[in-house]
Amino acid sequence: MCNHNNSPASALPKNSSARAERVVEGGHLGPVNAALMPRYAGLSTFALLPQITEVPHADIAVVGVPWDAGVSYRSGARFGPNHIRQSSRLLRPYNPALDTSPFAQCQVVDGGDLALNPFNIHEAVEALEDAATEFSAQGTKLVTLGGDHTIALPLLRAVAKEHGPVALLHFDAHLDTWDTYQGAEYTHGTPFRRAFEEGIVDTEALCHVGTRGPLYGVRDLEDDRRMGFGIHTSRDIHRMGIDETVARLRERIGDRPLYVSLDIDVMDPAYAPGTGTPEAGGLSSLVILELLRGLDGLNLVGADVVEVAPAYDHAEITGVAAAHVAYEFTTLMARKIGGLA
Ligand SMILES: N=C(N)NCCCC(=O)O
Ligand SMILES: [Zn+2]
Ligand SMILES: [Zn+2]
Repeated sequence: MCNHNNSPASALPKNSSARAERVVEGGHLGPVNAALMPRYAGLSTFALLPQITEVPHADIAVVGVPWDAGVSYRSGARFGPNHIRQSSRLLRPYNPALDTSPFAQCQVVDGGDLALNPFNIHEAVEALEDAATEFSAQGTKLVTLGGDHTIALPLLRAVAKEHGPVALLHFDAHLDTWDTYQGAEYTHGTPFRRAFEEGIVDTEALCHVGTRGPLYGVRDLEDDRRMGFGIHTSRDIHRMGIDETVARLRERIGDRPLYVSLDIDVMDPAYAPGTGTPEAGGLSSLVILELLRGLDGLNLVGADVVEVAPAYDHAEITGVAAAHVAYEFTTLMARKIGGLA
């Protein structure tokens, strides 16, 4: 016989989701309490957080964009959001690296998926811009789980509507400032050229982090420089170290509104095999997480982690890495909202 009082995990149909006993800290509804409920049970939400419909207001929403119609090589990032959610069940509510309980500082939720048309890229890009704009109108900051890198463009458009041209830190193996692929302007290799052309990024404060691998030609770098991007390549960071890299990034960004876009392929394929365009010679998950923590106190207005393609993943290696990236993003935002940074 099971004792219902002491067994919150029991499968009572009566109130199964109501029995998902949640951590409540700082007056905010937090994740399912893994000390009381098996964390592998139930619906996958990011970090076992409540869904947006369970709270009156969300300060930060982690939203999925299951869409990958913009890829130039392996597809499958449309399955990224749910893979990251499933891989995020082990995240705990206190982040010792920044001495913060992000979900206690403000209301963080899983905002569900923004389902976009896979057959019409222009329509999808517009719909995402509209959806992201609605969140910002409600005072909700987004941490977006991709999806391929195309989605960074409409997300940037939405933050620029609120803040004007934003500083951009772009963590990626790739520049993603190419012009077109097969004549297409909206692809995962072109979002930041479009953003530059549209004037929605602050050309005084643009930087790629972790780039590497062969290019089409030296012109790629010349074009990129002309758009105002600085570059800390994977090799630079390996030689320079984390602290010096962080210092240079912070100097470039200052107190500008900052958007961080992180393509999971910035990590070496050993740390993130589940992605569509892998490049050897990348940074470890530790180095990337440390660089992100180094952004503490900056004015982070939006962030994404993109290009997780679970069909190429193993043992949730990539999913776990992406979940931790998103967790650091929520921590950075929550510290700012909660007045800790
Ligand atoms: N993974 C991203 N975002 N971009 C890769 C584009 C590489 C290429 O096909 O040239
Ligand atoms: Zn990339
Ligand atoms: Zn990319």
